[in-house]
Amino acid sequence: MTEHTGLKKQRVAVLGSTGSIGVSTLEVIALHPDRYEVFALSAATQVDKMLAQCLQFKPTFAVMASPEHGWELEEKCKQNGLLTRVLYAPKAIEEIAEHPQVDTVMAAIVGAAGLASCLAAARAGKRLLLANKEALVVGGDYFLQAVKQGGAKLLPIDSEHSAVFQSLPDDASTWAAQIDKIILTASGGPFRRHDPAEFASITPAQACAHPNWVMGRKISVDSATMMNKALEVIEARYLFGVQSAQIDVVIHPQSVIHSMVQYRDNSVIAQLGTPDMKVPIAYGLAWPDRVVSGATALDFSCMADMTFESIHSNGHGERFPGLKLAWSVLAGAPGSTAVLNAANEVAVAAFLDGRIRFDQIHTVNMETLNAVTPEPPGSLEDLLALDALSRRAAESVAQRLGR
Ligand SMILES: NC(=O)C1=CN([C@@H]2O[C@H](COP(=O)(O)OP(=O)(O)OC[C@H]3O[C@@H](n4cnc5c(N)ncnc54)[C@H](OP(=O)(O)O)[C@@H]3O)[C@@H](O)[C@H]2O)C=CC1
Ligand SMILES: CC(=O)[C@@H](O)[C@H](O)COP(=O)(O)O
Ligand SMILES: [Mn+2]
Repeated sequence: MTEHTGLKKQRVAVLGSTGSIGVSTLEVIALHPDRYEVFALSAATQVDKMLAQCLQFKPTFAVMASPEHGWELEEKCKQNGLLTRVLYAPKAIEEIAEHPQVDTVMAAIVGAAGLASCLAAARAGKRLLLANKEALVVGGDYFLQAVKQGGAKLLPIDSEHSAVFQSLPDDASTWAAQIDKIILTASGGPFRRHDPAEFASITPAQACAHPNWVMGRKISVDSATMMNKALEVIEARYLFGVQSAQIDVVIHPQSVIHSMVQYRDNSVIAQLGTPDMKVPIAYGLAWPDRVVSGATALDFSCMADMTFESIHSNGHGERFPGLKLAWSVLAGAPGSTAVLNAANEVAVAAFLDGRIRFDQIHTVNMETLNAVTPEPPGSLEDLLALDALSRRAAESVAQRLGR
C-alpha cells in the first residue's frame, strides 16, 4: 500500500473490468482517488472498452484473455502513448491477482473461468471481493481452504450475500451460535407471473430483461430460471458456514430488501437499498468503513409496496424447478456443485446461442447431474477436470435436444 494524504491507498486489480460489475467498480473507485488506485485490469474480448478504461485509470497492467485481443490492445495503447503493460492468456490474470503490489482483487469474471484467479488471489492473501459466485460454487471447501491458508479476507459482493454480511455480527465466531436462518430474497425475475406452459417460447431478449437489475447476460438468464438463486444458496452455504437447511429463499419482487438474517430469538435483521451494485461494491472496497457509493438513496415516501411470496406458492415450484437443485447438490457427493455449475453454464450459453429452448436449461442441468458422478476434488486440476467432464456431458445433452 502507498501512503497518501494520511490514508493508505488500496491498489486494486479489477478482473472482468469491462463487464457490468467491473464498470460499476471503476465508477466507485473514480469517486475516491485518495483511497483507491487501479493497478491492473482484465477483460476477455472488449478491446475498445478496455482501452478507454486504461486511458482513464492508467493501470500498470492490462490483461486480455487471448493473444489476439491482447495484441490489438497493445497496439492501441502504444498509439495512445499509454505506459500500461499489456499481458495476455489466462495465466496472466492469475499473475495480476497474486501480484505483490496488489492489495485488493475484485473478482468479476463470469463463470468458472474466474476460479483460478480467485484461488491465486486467495493464496496470496488479498482482500478478495467476490462477485464471481460461480468460482465459489465450483471451488467449495477447496476455495475456503485457499482463503484460510493464504490469510485472505473474503468479502461478498453479490447483493444478497453483502446484505447478509452487513446483517451479521462482526465476530464470525459467534455466527453459528446466534443464527437461526439466512433468508435470501429473490425478485422472481421477468417470468414470475408467466405461464410455465409458455416457457418453451421465451427468447433470449425476454430472459435478459430483468425487472430490477441491469446485469450481464449470463446472470440475467440465471435470474430468469432462478438458477441464480440456486447458485446463491450454495454461495451462502460456503460464505457463512451454515447448514443448507438453514438457508431459505423468499420472493420479494421489488428487490428493496437485499436479504436477511433471522436470529435464535426470532429477531430479523435485514439490509435495504435501491437495486444498485455500487452499494455492495463500495462496502466491499471500504469495509469495515463506509464510503460514498454513487447509488441513489431509497425514498420510502415513494415506495408503494414491499411484498413477499413463498417459493412454494403460485406455481413457483413448477415455474422454477432448478431452485431446489441447490439443496440436493449440497447434500450430494463432493463436487456435485461444480457439476451443476458447469451444466448450467453450458445450458445458458446454448440458450443464448439459440441452440436450446429456455425450458430445456433445466433438462440439461438434470441430465448432466444424472450422467456425471464426481470424484472428490482435491486440487485446482481436479476441479478443472471435473468442470471439463461436466461440460462435455452437458454439451452432448444440449446437442441432442438442439434445434
Ligand atoms: N451484474 C451484476 O449486477 C451481478 C453480477 N454478479 C456476478 O458477477 C460476475 C460478473 O457478472 P457481470 O458483470 O454481470 O458479467 P458480464 O458478462 O457483464 O462481465 C463479465 C466480465 O468477465 C470477462 N470475461 C468473460 N469471460 C471471460 C474469460 N473466459 N476469461 C476472462 N474474462 C472473461 C468479460 O470480458 P469481455 O466483456 O471483455 O468479454 C467481462 O469483463 C458473475 O459471476 C455474476 O454472477 C453477482 C451479482 C450481481
Ligand atoms: C444484483 C444481484 O445480486 C443479482 O444476483 C440479483 O440479485 C438478481 O436478482 P434475482 O436473482 O433475485 O432475480
Ligand atoms: Mn445476487
